[in-house]
Amino acid sequence: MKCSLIHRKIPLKHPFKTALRTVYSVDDLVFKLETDGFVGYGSASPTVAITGDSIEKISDTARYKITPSLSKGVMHQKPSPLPFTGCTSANYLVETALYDLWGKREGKSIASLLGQSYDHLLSDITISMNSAEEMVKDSQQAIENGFSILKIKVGGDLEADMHRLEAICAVLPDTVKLRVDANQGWDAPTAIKIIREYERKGYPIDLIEQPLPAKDLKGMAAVRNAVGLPIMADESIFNSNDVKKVLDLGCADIINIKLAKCGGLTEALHMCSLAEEAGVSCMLGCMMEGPIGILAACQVAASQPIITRIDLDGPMLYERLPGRYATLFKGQDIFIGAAPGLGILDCALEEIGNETLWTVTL
Ligand SMILES: C[C@H](N)C(=O)N[C@@H](CCC(=O)O)C(=O)O
Ligand SMILES: [Mg+2]
Repeated sequence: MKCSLIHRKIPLKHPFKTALRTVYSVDDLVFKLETDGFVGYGSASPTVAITGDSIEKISDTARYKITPSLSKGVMHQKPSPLPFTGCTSANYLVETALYDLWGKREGKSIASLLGQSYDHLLSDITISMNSAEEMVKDSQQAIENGFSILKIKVGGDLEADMHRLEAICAVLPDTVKLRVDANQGWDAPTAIKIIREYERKGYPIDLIEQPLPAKDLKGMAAVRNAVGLPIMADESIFNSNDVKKVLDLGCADIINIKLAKCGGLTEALHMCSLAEEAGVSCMLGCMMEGPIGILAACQVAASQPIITRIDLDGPMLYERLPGRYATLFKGQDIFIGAAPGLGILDCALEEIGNETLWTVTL
């Protein structure tokens, strides 16, 4: 069995800007696991501002804490949970490759092995946090490109965020709705003022995402009680323990699940079952990350009826999607492919500059 970690950079059409960080190009770490004549792939990206995971941390954790625990029989079974490492991105990176191998051995897509519910997903697209004028231009472009759900990044000061929404809503056709993501940028009094004002103006807002700092659960509950729009928890929920805490405290109406936050598909599926029990719907989201991880997220989303919202717009934000996949990304539409595993036809590792960080033979 041979494991390698490859680093490549995927250029973006425009810098991706939130209240937390700006990304100029995606650092894509690709894990390649070769065994029994099959190759499984996984990927993850550094998101230090969100998960604390840097390239070095992901690489070292995968190499020294996870890879040595892999057994030669990895592709003969449904992946079981990997050891806790304190680096969710590394767990996600390796676990995705194990699922890809499992699907390849079974000759089925991961979604179909998990019990497929959807073969089509409808993603929103992110409008980065910029001046109101720039955001209007980007929103118009997205609408021209056929998107009907815009994820508007805010989280600046009250006046600027009011102005952003006012300017965008002035040009919105009736058919378009908004998801507003503050990425932890407000405090409770500011969030309540802004959200109430958005409500008073009757903007077509589907939800407000992570208004407050991740740890301010009391504040999140206070905001949720004070406003009518649904509140979605993103950075406040990494894993199933957080799902229980956030729901018990009444902090959110919707949960944004991301494989990079929770450590991979197994934990994401567990979170979905908890949400289902609690009657709370979920979004399947992504980081600014490479296509392999987003394919894994598509497979989870396609198998879980409790996932009713999709934020898997990474491939739409790249300058060009590297590789060929059975799952097709066509504007806001994602058509889930039926090919085995993740459905990677060619992940084009050679196509753009890349560097092998390490190779280990077990
Ligand atoms: C890319 C996706 N639309 C998104 O906005 N994801 C995150 C931020 C990802 C990042 O900073 O890499 C989110 O906050 O929802
Ligand atoms: Mg978010």
